[in-house]
Amino acid sequence: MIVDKINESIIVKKQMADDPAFVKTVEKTIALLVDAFQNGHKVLFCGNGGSAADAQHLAAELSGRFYFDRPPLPAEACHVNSSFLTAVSNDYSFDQVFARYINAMGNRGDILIGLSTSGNSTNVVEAFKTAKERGMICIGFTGSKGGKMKDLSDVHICVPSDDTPRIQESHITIGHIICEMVEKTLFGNVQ
Ligand SMILES: O=C(CO)[C@@H](O)[C@H](O)[C@H](O)[C@H](O)COP(=O)(O)O
Ligand SMILES: [Zn+2]
Repeated sequence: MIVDKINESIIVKKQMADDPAFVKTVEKTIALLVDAFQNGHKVLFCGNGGSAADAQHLAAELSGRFYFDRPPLPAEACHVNSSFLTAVSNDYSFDQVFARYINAMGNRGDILIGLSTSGNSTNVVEAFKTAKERGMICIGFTGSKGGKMKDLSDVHICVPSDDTPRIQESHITIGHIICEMVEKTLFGNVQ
C-alpha cells in the first residue's frame, strides 16, 4: 500500500516530465512571472484546503526567499488574513472571498495563480472571473479534468491525475520548479 502510493506519485510526475507540451506550459508560466515582476506587477495565489497551504507556501518562496539572498518579490495568498476571510464569508459568502480580495488587490498585468484539483472550487472560479475583468493573467493549476477553470485559464497547468493528493503533490513540485526558475532568471547573478 505505502509503496503503491509512492509509485503512483512518481508515475504522475514521470508523465509530466515526458510530455513536452506540459513542460512548455510550465516554461510559459515562468516567462509570464518573470515578465510580471520585471514590470512591477505582483503574483497572487488562491486555493482551498491543501491547495491553500500550497498557495501560501509558494507565495512565501517568492516574497521571502528561496535558494539565495535577493530582493523580495511581491506575492501573497488571498486567504492569509483570517479576519478578512471570516468577515467576507460571514457578511457576503465564502464563494466571494477570493474575488473580493482580487477586487481589493489585483491590478491590470498582475497574475493570479489558482490551485484546485477539481478545477471547480467556486471561490477560485469566481476569483478567476474577477481577475479577468480586472485585466489580470490567470494561471490555473488543476487535475486532469480541469473543470470550470480550464476555460478561464490563460495558462492551464493540468496534472494528469484524478486523485486529489497525487494532484496536489505534483502542484507543489511544479510550483517549486517555477519559483526556483523565476528566482534564478531574475537574480541568478546576485549570489
Ligand atoms: O488537502 C486536501 C486533500 O489532499 C483537502 O484539504 C482538499 O484540498 C480540500 O478538500 C479542497 O476543498 C478541495 O478543493 P479543490 O482541490 O477541488 O479545489
Ligand atoms: Zn491534503
